[in-house]
Amino acid sequence: MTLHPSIAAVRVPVRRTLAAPEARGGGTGDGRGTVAVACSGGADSLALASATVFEGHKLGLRVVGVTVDHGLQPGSAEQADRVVAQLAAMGVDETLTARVEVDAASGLGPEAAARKARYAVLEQVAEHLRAGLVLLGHTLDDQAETVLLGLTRGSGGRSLQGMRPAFGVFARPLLGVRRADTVTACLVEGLEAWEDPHNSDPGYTRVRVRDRVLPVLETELGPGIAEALARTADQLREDTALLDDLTDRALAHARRDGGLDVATLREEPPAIRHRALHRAALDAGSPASELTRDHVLAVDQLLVGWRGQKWIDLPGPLRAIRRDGLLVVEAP
Ligand SMILES: Nc1ncnc2c1ncn2[C@@H]1O[C@H](COP(=O)(O)OP(=O)(O)OP(=O)(O)O)[C@@H](O)[C@H]1O
Repeated sequence: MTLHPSIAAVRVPVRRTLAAPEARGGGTGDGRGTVAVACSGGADSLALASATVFEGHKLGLRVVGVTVDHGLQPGSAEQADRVVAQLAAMGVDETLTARVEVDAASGLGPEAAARKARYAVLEQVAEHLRAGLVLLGHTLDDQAETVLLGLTRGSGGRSLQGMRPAFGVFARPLLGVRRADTVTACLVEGLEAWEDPHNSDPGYTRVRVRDRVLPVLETELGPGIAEALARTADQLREDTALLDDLTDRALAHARRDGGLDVATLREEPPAIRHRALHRAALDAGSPASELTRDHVLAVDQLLVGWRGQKWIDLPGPLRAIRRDGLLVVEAP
């Protein structure tokens, strides 16, 4: 019997992820490695969970399904119970519901606060289970949307590199898989996906990108646009890793007497110098959300094309000061 192409599209990258040595993690008492799969009940994570059970068991792994109840909407506990029942029916070895308190006073919006709480609790669950990996169901479409959203922020390569395929204990095996394939895989397997009402609320920029912007781009520029955006993110992630590395070295080289040596930093090409200045301001405590490229370029003027100005004000509030051949970022 041949496998349905959408099921194969989901299983192949999951198999690759689970075959990596880190999937085995600390292991359980019976010597099996454990992998956790974070499941919201949406098509992406249901298809992921099903593929993880199939491929994980073939590899001798214990598969634990985890759903997080943020308690934000009425009926969230029942929704979590439904997901647990679906996971159990798929044949996971264990299911867990993690209930989290979303910090409404954190200053983050409710979505961002829920996300922060979710990642924190998933990390704790991974530790508790001694799981090698926690799988997340983000798809290629999520990646394309993230890149477009990054583009609108205009903050360069860093915001265009999209989501990382792996970080800490987390892995996103479906970043190369179209969302439509996860929907079809669920239909073929008889899995009933739940659609988060937020996912169709045009009040969210991401929803407008998904429902209005990407379809227009696909019609006008060709059906490969989402893949092209995701590929761009992959390339930029590589480039950014290299630039970060060069920036680390430039900073290490320039550091002396509690500041950065102006003459040494001036030798660096603009891409590295600007990154180094951005990093120096962040390290001194300038908030990332307020520190702009204009701030960085203004500080750069203290190094290159200097006209005797002594300092630049930065968010924090902080000052970048040129003093005795050194650049120092400190509170005024
Ligand atoms: N309530 C939840 N319980 C368990 N896992 C979840 C939950 N919500 C999301 N996830 C995991 O995160 C993946 C992405 O979900 P979604 O796109 O809804 O996240 P998001 O709200 O955009 O936040 P982020 O992309 O930062 O995770 C899902 O496929 C699933 O693996």
